[in-house]
Amino acid sequence: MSDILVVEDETVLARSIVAFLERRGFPARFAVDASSARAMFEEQIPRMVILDYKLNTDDGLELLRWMQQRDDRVQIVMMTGHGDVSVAVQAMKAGARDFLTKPASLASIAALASDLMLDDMGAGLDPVGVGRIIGRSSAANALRKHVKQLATAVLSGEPRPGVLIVGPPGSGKELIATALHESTPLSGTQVRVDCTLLDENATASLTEAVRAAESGTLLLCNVCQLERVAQASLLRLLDRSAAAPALIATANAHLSSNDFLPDLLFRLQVGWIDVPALSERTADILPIADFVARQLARAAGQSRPRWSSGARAKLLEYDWPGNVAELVNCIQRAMLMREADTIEATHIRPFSATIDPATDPVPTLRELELGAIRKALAQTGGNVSRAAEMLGITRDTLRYRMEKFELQRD
Ligand SMILES: Nc1ncnc2c1ncn2[C@@H]1O[C@H](COP(=O)(O)OP(=O)(O)OP(=O)(O)O)[C@@H](O)[C@H]1O
Repeated sequence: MSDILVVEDETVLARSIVAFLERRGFPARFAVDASSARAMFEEQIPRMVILDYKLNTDDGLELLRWMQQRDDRVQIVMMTGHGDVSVAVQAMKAGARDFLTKPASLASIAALASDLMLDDMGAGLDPVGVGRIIGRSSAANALRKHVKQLATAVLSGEPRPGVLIVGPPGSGKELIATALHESTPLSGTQVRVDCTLLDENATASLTEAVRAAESGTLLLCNVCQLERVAQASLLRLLDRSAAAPALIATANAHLSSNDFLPDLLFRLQVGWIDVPALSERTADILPIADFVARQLARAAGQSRPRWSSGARAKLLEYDWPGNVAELVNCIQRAMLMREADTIEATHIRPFSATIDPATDPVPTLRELELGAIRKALAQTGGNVSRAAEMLGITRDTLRYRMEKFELQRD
């Protein structure tokens, strides 16, 4: 097995993908239709195939199934139309390893190629700066770009204005705040304050935090919860500090001038980042899931986990109302549930679809018995003898129980 096969009917695009991959050290070839792709595949089995879903008159999914049958070790990446999640799901079910949405940037194709081809356990598992923002969606690319710009243009300016990061719960706001801090040239550290936890000693807590964050960044999580008195204290502390930290704040919604002192609001909202929900960046689901699973495997001294095609499809089909936090939690559970190296579809149980054994109501014995009798009668079309046989009791016992529960034969 060797190299990458690109199957793309637009010759110019195919050529530029191949040239780009080769410049990054991945030998690559291309085919512009299914029959030449089949011939090239037979001639030399590639390690990876980048396959366009729409190939003139040929069907990309059919070609994918054909390749999978020939050799299921080949890592196939399907290129689908923008927002076409159902095709991505079908491709996963047919055995694709991942997908890219068109138009895919050459950089994202190369990033995917290195993820899949460089299988070396542990590589890239401790990212810093914008590398922390895992994902191949255009939203993830835009976030990384925006973070880099704000880190130099805004946060490190003088006097130091702030950046507000807004997004739904669990979408990665705090992770982005850390990436932002690490991307600045500031010499100080990042100090985190959770505004929901500030009590009557808020001023003392803020005094300590501002001092510790001097020449660095002060991260105010859930800034909407910052009381007016604490806001005034914070402004005073910043004004008096010789090397005031830059402010980064996170919130689930944009700030209202009714709740904030204008001076703090202006200071905070110089730069801002909107973090989309995970359901709006489906292309990030598999890379984040794989990253988290690999990190957990490394911590437990295990080998790199594999994903069944059913598990990948299930991850893509779910809409993740709890965003990345819910995805991370689901992967942690999947890693505990799996028996071998592979994560199967049955191990993917998002929190909202999971029954908590601690609170799951226990049925009474009467409910269980009644349910079993009803089921047996339904499956036998009301035939008491056969239902009794199914239940492992005599016909007379079943009759007696049916009377007790006032059940009719049909
Ligand atoms: N792009 C990403 N790549 C990898 N991991 C991510 C990404 N985004 C978020 N995470 C992980 O998801 C989890 C939740 O992220 P984070 O705490 O930053 O979300 P949040 O929006 O600040 O949540 P909350 O609103 O509850 O404070 C963390 O474990 C974080 O490491």
